Amino acid sequence: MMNQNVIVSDRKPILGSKTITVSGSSSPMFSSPPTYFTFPRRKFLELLEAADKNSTNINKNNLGAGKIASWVDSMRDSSPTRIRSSSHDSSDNDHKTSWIVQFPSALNKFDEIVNAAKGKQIVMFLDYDGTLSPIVEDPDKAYITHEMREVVKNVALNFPTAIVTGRSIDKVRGFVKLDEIYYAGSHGMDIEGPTNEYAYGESNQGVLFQPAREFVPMIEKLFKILEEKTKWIPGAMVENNKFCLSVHFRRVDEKRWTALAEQVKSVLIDFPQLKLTQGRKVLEIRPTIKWDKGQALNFLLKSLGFEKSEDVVPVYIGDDRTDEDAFKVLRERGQGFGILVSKVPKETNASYSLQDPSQVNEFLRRLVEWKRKTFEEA
Ligand SMILES: O=P(O)(O)OC[C@H]1O[C@H](O[C@H]2O[C@H](CO)[C@@H](O)[C@H](O)[C@H]2O)[C@H](O)[C@@H](O)[C@@H]1O
Repeated sequence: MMNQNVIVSDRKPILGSKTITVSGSSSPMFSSPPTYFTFPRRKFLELLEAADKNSTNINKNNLGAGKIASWVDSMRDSSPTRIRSSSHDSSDNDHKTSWIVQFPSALNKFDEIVNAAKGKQIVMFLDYDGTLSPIVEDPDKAYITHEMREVVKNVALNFPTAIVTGRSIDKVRGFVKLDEIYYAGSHGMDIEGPTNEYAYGESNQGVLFQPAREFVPMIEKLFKILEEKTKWIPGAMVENNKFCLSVHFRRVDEKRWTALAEQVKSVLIDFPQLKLTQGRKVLEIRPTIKWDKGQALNFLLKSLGFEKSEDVVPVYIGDDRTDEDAFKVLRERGQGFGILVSKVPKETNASYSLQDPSQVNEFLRRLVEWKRKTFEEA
């Protein structure tokens, strides 16, 4: 396989994989190296003021200095942004119906999806929270069911499979407990291949790419500051995802959201190399490098030898705003399918929808079954 740009890691390589010490910015795989931006403080504040409702980035999201109220409004929205029917729209039911016509159930359109994949290589990309595990109050208890683990394992034995998540790899691996898959943790900023038995080629084993490695000390520093600054807010929780942080407010009384937002904002002002995005009842802080789940998807396809191939069908299933970056990449590639997991109409770049993790399970089960039948018929 083609991945020669192994990036230095402080994690122990898996099963005999080779790690070469190079810096993220000297990766031979990318013509333009991963970059980050430093802004003068004044410029940063201007950016915080800039309004762009459609962006997930606080720097452009009308959520900045003096805009705490709109920041809190945005915290109320689920993720991706819900489409609300206005008084000029037809009823909620009509609205839902037209949404589901536009983004039909991947179960109802299963044949359409697998027909497009005939004779081609499916590569599976799976988000974790809200996709493989249901959303729960306590992020430390977002367990995957035994059935889901089994089906993901079967998928991975049939197709190259990656879990792409905002969590740290260590945390998500602790939940998933599978060796057969690729992991892209920290919103794709930490990519690791399976053990050699399952890797598609020797160079796809172990740590493959960590474009934000230089940010780790900064993230650790901010983690401690934020823990201290938010500890008086009942229910607030800061999660260290290694290359990024999550500030959870699912268990914070809504009356205290403004206070939490103010704390986070006041701290972030001193970290212009970090940006704030938003997920499901969570504020996510990450480096301002041009790297996201979409880039991770491209990276993995390239590593697997499918960069330019017409014969690949990437399928990405996710529920969150951060998954939209991957859906967008699929649209740009004109390849594969994005599947949004949502019970309610949301703005999305996906092509299909599934309602919840149990439907994801059903979809994956049918995919494995389809592969088995196709194999038997061949
Ligand atoms: O990319 P993902 O795998 O979807 O990870 C995104 C965030 O997921 C986790 O938080 C979300 O799930 C929690 C458990 O269900 C829930 O309590 C929280 O409200 C959700 O935002 C995870 O804890 C975060 O670190 C991830 O960034």
